[in-house]
Formats: sequence, C-alpha cells, structure tokens
Amino acid sequence: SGFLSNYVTFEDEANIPAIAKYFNTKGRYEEVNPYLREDILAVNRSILQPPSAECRQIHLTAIIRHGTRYPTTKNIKEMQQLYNIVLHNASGEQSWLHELQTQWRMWYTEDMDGRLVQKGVNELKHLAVRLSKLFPSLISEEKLRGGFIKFITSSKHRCVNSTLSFKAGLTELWDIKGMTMIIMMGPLCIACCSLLPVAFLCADVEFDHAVNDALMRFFDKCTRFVEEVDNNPSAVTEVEKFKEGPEMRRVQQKIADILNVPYSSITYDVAEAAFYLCAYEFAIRSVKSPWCELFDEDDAKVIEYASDLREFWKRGYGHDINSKASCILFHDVFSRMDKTATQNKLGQQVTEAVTVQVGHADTLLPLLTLLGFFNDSEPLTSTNYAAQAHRSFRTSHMLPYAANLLLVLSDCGGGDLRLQPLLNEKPVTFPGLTDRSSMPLYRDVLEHYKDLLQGCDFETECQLFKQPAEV
Ligand SMILES: O=P(O)(O)O[C@H]1[C@H](OP(=O)(O)O)[C@@H](OP(=O)(O)O)[C@H](O)[C@@H](O)[C@H]1OP(=O)(O)O
Repeated sequence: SGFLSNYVTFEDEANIPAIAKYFNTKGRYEEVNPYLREDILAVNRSILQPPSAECRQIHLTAIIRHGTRYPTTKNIKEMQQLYNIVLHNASGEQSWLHELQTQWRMWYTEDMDGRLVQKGVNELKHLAVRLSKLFPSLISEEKLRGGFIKFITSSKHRCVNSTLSFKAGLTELWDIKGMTMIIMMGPLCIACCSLLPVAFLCADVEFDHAVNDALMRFFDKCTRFVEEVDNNPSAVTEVEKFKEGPEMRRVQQKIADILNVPYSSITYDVAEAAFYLCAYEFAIRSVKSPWCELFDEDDAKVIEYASDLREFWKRGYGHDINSKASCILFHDVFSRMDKTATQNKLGQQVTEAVTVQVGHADTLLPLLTLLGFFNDSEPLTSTNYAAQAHRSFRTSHMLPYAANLLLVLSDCGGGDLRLQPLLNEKPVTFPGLTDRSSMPLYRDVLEHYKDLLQGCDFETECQLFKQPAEV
C-alpha cells in the first residue's frame, strides 16, 4: 500500500550535515542505522541468530521513543531570539548568511510544542514493518487480530500519535481496512462507539492499548526525583559549569565573530538554538539548512557533550534516583516476561506475545542506566570533556527519534529460556553479565539483576525522605 510502495530511497550524502552525527536526542534514526538511508525497511535477520534451531520466540517487549517531533516551545522561543539577532544585528558577506537574512523564514510557532511531524509518523510505521519482518511469529496479523499484541503509551500527543502510527504501519502492511484506531478511555469508548458508523472501531480487544503515565512518564511521579533532581538546579551544577567553561565559550565567541555581533549576544541558549535549528531542519525537512554553517565538527562535539552532560546528571548515572525512578517500568517488563515464562512452561497460550510501549527519551535513558548500559569508568564532568572524547554514554548513538529497546524472550528447548536485548535494532549485551553471548539464559539474566528484582521498589525509592538501607 501507499507508504510501503516508495520505501526504497536514496539520500544524497551531500544533503547530510557533517555534524548530523552529533545531534544527541535531536538526531535522526538513520544516522544510527545508515543502511536505512537506502532502504527504510531493511532488516538484518542475522542479528537474531539463536544458539540452536530449537529456539522459538515467545515474547517481545519493545520500549520505543516517539518519532521525530517539532521543537518544544522553550526551544522555539530561543530560536526566535537567534533569528532576530541574525536579521537585525548580524553582518557579513557569506552567501549562507545572506540566505538566512533574505530567504529563510522562522516557520516554527510556539503551538507546535513538540508535536509529532509526518517524518515521525513514517518512522513508527516503518519501524513496525521492520519489526514484523524481524519477528514474524510474534508481530503477525493473526496475533494482532487475536489481541495478543498490547500497546501502552505516554499521554503526550507525540507518543499517542506514535502509537497510532505504529499500528497503522501494521494495518496498512496487512491491508486491514476500517480498523480506525481511536485512543479512548474504556467506558467512553463503549459509549461513543455505539454512535459511530460501523467503519469506526474503538480500541477493541485487538488494539488493547492503554495510556499509562505511571509507567511511561514515571519521572513525573517519582517525588524524590522531582524534588532532588528535576526541580533542583544544584543537581546539574556540572552542566552549568561546562556551559560557562572554556570549550563552550570558544564556540559562542566563534559564532559571534562569524555573525559580527557582540559576544554578549551569543549566550549558551542562543548557540544551542542555532545547533537545534540545523538539527530540526534536517530531521523534519531533510534539508541541510544554512544554520549548519555556524558549526564545524569540533564545535558540534562540544555542544553534543553539553547535552550528554545534562542527560548524565538529569537522567543517567549522575544521581542514583535518576535510574531508580524507572523501577516501576523495570518490574513491569520483568513481571510480564515471568508471566510469559510460566504460561509457556505450563503449555498455555501466551496471552501477551508482544508489548509495545511508547514513551520519551526520558523513559528509555533511566531504564538503560538501571540496567547498567553505557556506564563509563569516569563520570562526565565539566572538566573532563577531552578525556571523555570516546565515552560510551553518548545520546547521539543511544537515543535518536524512534529509539527502541527490544527484549526478545525465546524458548530454546530443554527448559532453556533465553533473553536477547537489542537497542535500535542492534544486539547489545547486558553489562556485567558473565555470558557475553547475544542470547543469554533468562535465568542468568534474572540472577544478574536479582538485587533489583528483589528490591527497586518504586514507592520506597521515590519517597522524599528515603530511609537509609537496612543494615
Ligand atoms: O530540549 P527540549 O525542550 O527538546 O527537551 C525536551 C525533551 O527533548 P529531548 O531532550 O529528549 O530531545 C523531551 O523529551 P522527548 O523524548 O519527549 O523528546 C521532554 O519530553 C521535554 O520535556 C523536554 O525535556 P526537558 O528536560 O523538560 O527540557
């Protein structure tokens, strides 16, 4: 059908900004998986090479960040401030500056506020098709119609619409007509559906989706995180120090020199807005905009580090509560896999073959941190930018739009269940697990995380005056 027909695309490398690989959470999924630039539906089935032909996939949990979105209102205001500087104060002979001053228009408006764009719709549709190719026995029309595929989403519009897009990718793939998905809360759905023409179907058993912010926006619900980190400027002191430090100052002064404006005009936020304009023009409109001319790779690496520093201290290893806030999601995932393991062992129908959970970068990063992924030997600080040049904690590689953590549970016979983690459709290994294979035994994974499985109680961890651990 439509969106599948023209999926073979060719992207002219010349249109890709040299700094596109440094766009952090504003980066495209294609920069993390460049093979998709030629064929957006390409998959590499060899990554699922099970240790034995007996292995049979019995469950998939997919925790997915929403697709490409508009800038948030906060960023749009900063972009407008930069645009005014370029229009009214900047001077120079550069052709790209002339283009910015005479042709480019500030088309972002505050009401856009992070909403999903068409590119984001397509990303989730294409991801759904690729996952159906990777896991045909789990993501199948039969499983969808039978209600064995469940959907959970954050209440944010970009996540709800990403969930709808993922489903649309499947219904269009299988040419399931009339299955208009309406995100409704239970009783309201029943009430309104009786009034709607038959072509409209509410969320019926086959599209068992739920809006669940306790799971997908846990960071809003964890009181200790909100008080001690989210609303506490001293929790991100290292970030503020770096923004005032020598590396960032050089970048800001260079921009001021290029635009021929006073150094005081190019604050950190203005410089970041210029970087974001290059990133959003590329992600949303697939163009290399004149804004990209303000940065070379060295500049981009500095701004990338400033963003990683913020994510490290707000969502990553900087504070223990950042990852402990995701305990509720951690237990949700493992309890569902335990339930599947029991049903499988008893020879019962696995009632939840696939769970698709759509959230934010702020949903995925704390969970990845809790599981120990991308933990460097040294913390990211305001003074070790150079030493961290090869850090593993790099959101440009982890968290593009539509980033996804996949957990695939397989029955390999003889009572052996195996659990394979994939990040952005690439195999990863659970950090610190003795078995470095791509499909470790599920029981070894449970043993590895037993302290978290037996503890990591969301209510306990998130209470404001948490009692010290029992001695
Ligand atoms: O810098 P912005 O305003 O874009 O930050 C957004 C978050 O975007 P991200 O930093 O992840 O690119 C946004 O996360 P998302 O995954 O939903 O895009 C988050 O929901 C939003 O609140 C902003 O985060 P902040 O920490 O509140 O600035």
